[in-house]
Amino acid sequence: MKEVNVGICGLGTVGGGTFNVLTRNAERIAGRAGCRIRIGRVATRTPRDDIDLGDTPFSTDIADVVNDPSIDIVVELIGGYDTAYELVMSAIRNGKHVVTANKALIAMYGNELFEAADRHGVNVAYEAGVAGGIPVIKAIREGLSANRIDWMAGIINGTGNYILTEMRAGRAFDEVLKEAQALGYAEADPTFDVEGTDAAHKLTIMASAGFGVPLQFEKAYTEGIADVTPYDIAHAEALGYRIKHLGIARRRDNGIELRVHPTLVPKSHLIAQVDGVLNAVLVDGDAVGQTMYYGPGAGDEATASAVIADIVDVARSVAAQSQQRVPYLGFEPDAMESLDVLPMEDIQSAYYLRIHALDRPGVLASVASILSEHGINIESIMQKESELEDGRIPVIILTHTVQERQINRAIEDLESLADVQGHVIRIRAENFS
Ligand SMILES: NC(=O)C1=CN([C@@H]2O[C@H](COP(=O)(O)OP(=O)(O)OC[C@H]3O[C@@H](n4cnc5c(N)ncnc54)[C@H](O)[C@@H]3O)[C@@H](O)[C@H]2O)C=CC1
Ligand SMILES: N[C@@H](CC=O)C(=O)O
Ligand code: NA
Repeated sequence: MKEVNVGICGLGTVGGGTFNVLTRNAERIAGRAGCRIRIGRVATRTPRDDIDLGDTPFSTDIADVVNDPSIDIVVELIGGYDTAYELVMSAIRNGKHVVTANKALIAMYGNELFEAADRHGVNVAYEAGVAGGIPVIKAIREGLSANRIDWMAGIINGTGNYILTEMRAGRAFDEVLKEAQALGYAEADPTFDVEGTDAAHKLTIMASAGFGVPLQFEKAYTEGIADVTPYDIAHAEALGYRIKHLGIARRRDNGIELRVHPTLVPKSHLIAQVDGVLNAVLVDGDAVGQTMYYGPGAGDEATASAVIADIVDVARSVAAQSQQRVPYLGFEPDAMESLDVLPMEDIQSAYYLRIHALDRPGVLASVASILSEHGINIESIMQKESELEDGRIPVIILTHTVQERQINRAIEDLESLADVQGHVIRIRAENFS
């Protein structure tokens, strides 16, 4: 049987998982790939004594992988932008295919890397970078290729979802984050998870593969989970909603929405039931309607599953002697569109508002009248008499879908009311219609 030689760079959570699964399931994988996937070399800065590398050549210098003429596929699992960029570019220049789990790298430099890969007749595959083990890139690029994709929404950061889930059970943010780090879910810099950067990387890639637009990470709107309080989690629940950290990409006539932020979702929707490190991506296609992809978004062997699926894909194309079976972003270059990312003021969403109002007659009427002046309809409103404190009562409102610009103006007017104290808390809400 023909052999394809892979070189693994980075033997951390994902690298270790990839080595173990490739070794354990070697026969099964060979049966699917039509060739034997041989681990020709492993390079990592920090050796691991819990993994038996057998007689696999090992070094601490990733250049040894890229410069090894016997390696067909470089598997980049070191993470980060700079060294990973150099590694992937050198691999491409050396005529090697690349499989990576590095969504930061693809979101930031994918356009450039794909172009270089095309010039050198090699492939760059990145399934593990989006929603970890869930084969969502395969679904979008291949399974849904008949559709015009109108929107996608997903829980695409396992660490963030793990934190929000545990907070709902009353646990403290910092303690849960530490646990997610210990479990290997978090990024090397966990602010990427908490501040939404990692989700924005993934959303950028999904949107490009779904809509056929170039990667434009720098235009994604990103809001993290650090300001989500147990109070708002509880009150959203009382309204029949759950707060999830979503990445949302929506095709509009004049551009695309590309945004990551905490979002209220109906508790009855499947996506509200996605807890812990699990991810879920909802994709709306004009022919198929809504489909949802659900599974582990992080973790060693779960992510390795996607890394190895890409290795098999590339190995099959090597065997078929074609450069790439599927275009990088699922569309041929001349079919790509140049849709702009819309400013946040132009997005449409429903909103949860929490207002702290003085307990005076007529306050609710003034609040409702300001919302009405801005053309905002109220879905529900709650005044928490039981939470009267220092003469202030929280008023919780859920609006119908409006433009963000309308909410911003309404919030300005609400905050200028003498009876409203402090800032109005605003969380976007979605009904997925
Ligand atoms: N941990 C997870 O569940 C997931 C991670 N990813 C992505 O996979 C990639 C790897 O993540 P993890 O395995 O979690 O990271 P990690 O920190 O556990 O492992 C990174 C490995 O790369 C090695 N390394 C880093 N820089 C190096 C260098 N310059 N030279 C040689 N070795 C170097 C480290 O020694 C370590 O073994 C990242 O891009 C991450 O975003 C993607 C999906 C899920
Ligand atoms: N840190 C990421 C890892 C997978 O991409 C996450 O928590 O989702
Ligand atoms: Na994936």
